[in-house]
Amino acid sequence: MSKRIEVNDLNVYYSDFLAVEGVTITIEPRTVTAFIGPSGCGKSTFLRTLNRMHEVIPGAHVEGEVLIDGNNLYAAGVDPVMVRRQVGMVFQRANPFPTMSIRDNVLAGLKLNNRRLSKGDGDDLVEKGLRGANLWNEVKDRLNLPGGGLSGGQQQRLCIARAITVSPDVLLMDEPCSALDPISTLAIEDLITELKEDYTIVIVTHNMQQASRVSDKTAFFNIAGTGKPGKLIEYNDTTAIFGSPTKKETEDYVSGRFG
Ligand SMILES: Nc1ncnc2c1ncn2[C@@H]1O[C@H](COP(=O)(O)OP(=O)(O)OP(=O)(O)O)[C@@H](O)[C@H]1O
Repeated sequence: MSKRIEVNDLNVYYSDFLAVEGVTITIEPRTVTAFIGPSGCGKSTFLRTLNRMHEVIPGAHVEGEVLIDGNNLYAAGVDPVMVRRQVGMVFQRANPFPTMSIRDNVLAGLKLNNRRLSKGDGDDLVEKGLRGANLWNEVKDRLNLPGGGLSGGQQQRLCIARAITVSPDVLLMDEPCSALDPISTLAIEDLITELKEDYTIVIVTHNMQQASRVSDKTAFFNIAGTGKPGKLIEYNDTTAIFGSPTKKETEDYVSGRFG
């Protein structure tokens, strides 16, 4: 399941615009890594290169390598759809299919992958996914009601259930709590800590307390000015990034002296 991500000298473009330059980073299995940095430094852009979502935008492309357990996602002949199965993604705004039942939402990723399921297998997967996302007890009596009827925090956990039901190796999360209240945020943070037993997790967050609560490693990205590419400035244990960063830029950012 959980796999190592190794990125070598990655440049990320939107057409001619170099948005992120020269990222080299290794992310170990069964860890949570937080990406932090000011708005526009390319955290989300870089995150989306880890499952080939970036290239969905016309003109968007990369140079360099992203290896998952040694296999380059960008090698010739690799199917991006298979990559996205292996590397799941949870977005800032929960995006369940609102009129689809809770049950079918959990299975939606599998069905997109053309898996045919018996009713019994489907029931087992739904329970497993919802338990994995800490949502089972809250929804087990209303599995056939629409996903859109859940609270924001429940919808986000439903999206996590959908993401883990396809058995990915890596889970990418782009500000998964930014639309949530503090209680729902803590529920997701607890869940992230549990999920790291099974997955390699990368989370983009603007909330530095959240980064220090949930992550083992933190990567600080920065940008020298408008129109310049974002760069990875420092990557280390989260305690070191927040307690004793080696670069002044990092220290200024984590201590709030940025800008
Ligand atoms: N679809 C796009 N087309 C062209 N440029 C884009 C696109 N999306 C993002 N960019 C540019 O790429 C750069 C990095 O943006 P990105 O959203 O990755 O930064 P971020 O660090 O995640 O920011 P935030 O914290 O505000 O979400 C910015 O200059 C942004 O304007």
